[in-house]
Amino acid sequence: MKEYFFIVNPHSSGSKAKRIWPLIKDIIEKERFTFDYKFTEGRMHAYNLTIEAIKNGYKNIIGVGGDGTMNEIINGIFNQNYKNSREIVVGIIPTGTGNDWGKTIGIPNDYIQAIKIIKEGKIIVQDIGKVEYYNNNEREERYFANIAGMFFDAEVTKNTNISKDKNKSGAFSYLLNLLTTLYKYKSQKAKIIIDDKATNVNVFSMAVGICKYSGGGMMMVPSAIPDDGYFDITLIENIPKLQVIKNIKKIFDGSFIQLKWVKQFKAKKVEIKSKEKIYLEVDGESLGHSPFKFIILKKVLNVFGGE
Ligand SMILES: Nc1ncnc2c1ncn2[C@@H]1O[C@H](COP(=O)(O)OP(=O)(O)OP(=O)(O)O)[C@@H](O)[C@H]1O
Repeated sequence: MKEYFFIVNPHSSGSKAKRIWPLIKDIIEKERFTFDYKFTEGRMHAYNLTIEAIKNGYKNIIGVGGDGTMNEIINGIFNQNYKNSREIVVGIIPTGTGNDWGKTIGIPNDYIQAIKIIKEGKIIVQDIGKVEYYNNNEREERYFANIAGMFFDAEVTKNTNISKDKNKSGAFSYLLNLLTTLYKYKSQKAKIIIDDKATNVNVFSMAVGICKYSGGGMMMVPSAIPDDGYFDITLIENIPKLQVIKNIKKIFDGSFIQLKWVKQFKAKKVEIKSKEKIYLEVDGESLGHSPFKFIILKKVLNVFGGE
């Protein structure tokens, strides 16, 4: 039995993974990893490959891709019954555009360093979020390891993903989409229930996080602790658009949380209801719409991590 199963998304970050996979393969062969690998062929293929790999007895599943590929792998792990999630270890070799999940848990963007982390074999255990949402009025569920974003955040992600499909990606594309989305966007009214405490708010943007970064290095949830059994929530109320532009730099170092429109919470469950449809992204993947129900699963995922 080979020790590792690599799932390679050749399409990640404008086909970067396709170009560098031969170099990665070369290093892992030299490092004497025993492994098998497969390329993903489209959306949710990493999910199916993960379930198949676990069924076939692999315990170490390594994603070579971006946050979207990692999210599909995680959903594979939590939607199979062959093994308990704590018997499996996930590894990340970031070849995506944002690679935001790994930033909180000590995974370097450099693939040589990322391979070293896997080889060293240090395991961290982190929480996982589960969100219930709707897609064309059908109820669906998705697990996430990093951040779920709604309102403005989800609109920007949706537009960035459309740009990615046209092969325009990168942090600059996210920033450009942020500005063009801002021009049209209006805050939306919603009822937010945080651990059974309900409030009606006019929301600009909201992030429910296990880890800290999204949008290609923006520290949207600065207080997140990946293994404390709590979501950290950043809620931005109806902020004037000029203030968003003025304070953009503060999103990168997390200092925007001091602005008067920003509130932070810690909670084990969150519910969001609204008259208008509010959109959702998790780990950078655009999904469906409100109403939403979030719950946290404490310390259920093993990751080869550097911290
Ligand atoms: N062979 C393929 N062709 C086209 N798309 C694919 C293929 N394999 C996987 N995908 C899809 O590519 C999408 C993007 O992948 P991923 O998120 O890993 O990279 P990224 O968007 O460049 O990085 P990040 O999410 O970190 O910004 C995912 O939704 C995935 O389902």
